[in-house]
Amino acid sequence: MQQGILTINAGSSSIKFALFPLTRPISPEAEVSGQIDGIGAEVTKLVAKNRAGERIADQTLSGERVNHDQSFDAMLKWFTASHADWEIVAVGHRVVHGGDLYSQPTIIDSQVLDHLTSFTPLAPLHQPHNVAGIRALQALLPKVAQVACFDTAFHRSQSGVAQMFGLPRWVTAEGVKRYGFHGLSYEFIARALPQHSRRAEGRVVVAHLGNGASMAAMVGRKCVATTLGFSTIDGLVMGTRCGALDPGVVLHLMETKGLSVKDMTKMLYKESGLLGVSGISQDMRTLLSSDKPEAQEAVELFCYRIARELGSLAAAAGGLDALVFTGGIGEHAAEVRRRVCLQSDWLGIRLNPEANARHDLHIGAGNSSVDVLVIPTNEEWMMAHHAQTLLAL
Ligand SMILES: Nc1ncnc2c1ncn2[C@@H]1O[C@H](COP(=O)(O)OP(=O)(O)O)[C@@H](O)[C@H]1O
Ligand SMILES: CC(=O)OP(=O)(O)O
Ligand SMILES: [Mg+2]
Repeated sequence: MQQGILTINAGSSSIKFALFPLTRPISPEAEVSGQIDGIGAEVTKLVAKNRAGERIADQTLSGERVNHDQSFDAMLKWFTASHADWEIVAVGHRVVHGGDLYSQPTIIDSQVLDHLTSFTPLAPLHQPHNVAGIRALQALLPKVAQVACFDTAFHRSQSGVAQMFGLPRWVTAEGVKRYGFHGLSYEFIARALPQHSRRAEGRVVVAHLGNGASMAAMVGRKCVATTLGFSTIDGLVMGTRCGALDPGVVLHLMETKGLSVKDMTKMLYKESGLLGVSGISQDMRTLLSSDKPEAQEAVELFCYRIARELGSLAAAAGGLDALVFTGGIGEHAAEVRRRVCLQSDWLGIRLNPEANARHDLHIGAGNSSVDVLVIPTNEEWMMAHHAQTLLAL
């Protein structure tokens, strides 16, 4: 029997999983990786690929508007049937919120699970699914250690001021502050960067541009500022989330349109961002290939907000030595990178257009005063690595 570490990344509409053979160190390529997509939508699909990138699963789940529990069931059923000859020795879970309590990967016991459950109000669209994933895996593999890896952990190095809102002190004391997310992705990039840039220890901004998107500034590979704040809707315009918003807008809509907290939550998390602005899609590929003015405007706003935040993060870091693009859009959308870099030429950023079109690792021109890189992120590997290290496997 082969031994392996399983990783689970349960998001608001998808569950990603990967299996890494237990080797020292863990190899970056998973034996199998896959996801269930479109949870709660009209069509929910399970897809998986093997190490060679070949599709080994492509199925539509039966039932109407399949929920998270049904998706976990389907995923675990498929996984156990197709990988019966594997012994799972640890499970790593991406947990979006670690609150003030957790700044390191942590072995999950009943007390930890109670704490994680209590953070649900801090991340209502992510945390319940993370907790459900832990419970599902505990039920399937009761003897196997489960490790929580926190999205917020990487950002705990921010100064007190960087984490503070201009709100009354008692509100801050209750934990209403800027936590930051996508920490596993940033941590992966921070680890990988020295292999690729001599400026890794300097002032670096990483743009994690996926369906959820954020940016973080690092100095000495430690976070000093980030665009996501208290919740997962701050900062950049995302697939369906609005990004930074004047709080007066929320008050105005509630007052004049009679919208409830539930209505506002739906609008800000699910109906805004690229989808809301374009009225067409949350998918960057669809928008880039559309000639509709609304689609163009959504892409323009997306890039404009990144360029604006880049200036702000460079200010927080005291300058800029390197800029890294990652995440589905950051890794694959050359046009988005081109626009962001063009708007940021005042920072000394110059792009090599051919290298950018090829999605090369180094896409900066020879005369760029900033290193510009594209580094594929690997949150799954980061979790497997944490589980191995913490459990001394
Ligand atoms: N070739 C591509 N060109 C442009 N955008 C892409 C490409 N491939 C993926 N994307 C975009 O990446 C986004 C999803 O990123 P990803 O990091 O996978 O998201 P998630 O937050 O779900 O992990 C989508 O908006 C998708 O359109
Ligand atoms: C925290 C967050 O936005 O996560 P995701 O990008 O997975 O939705
Ligand atoms: Mg993601």
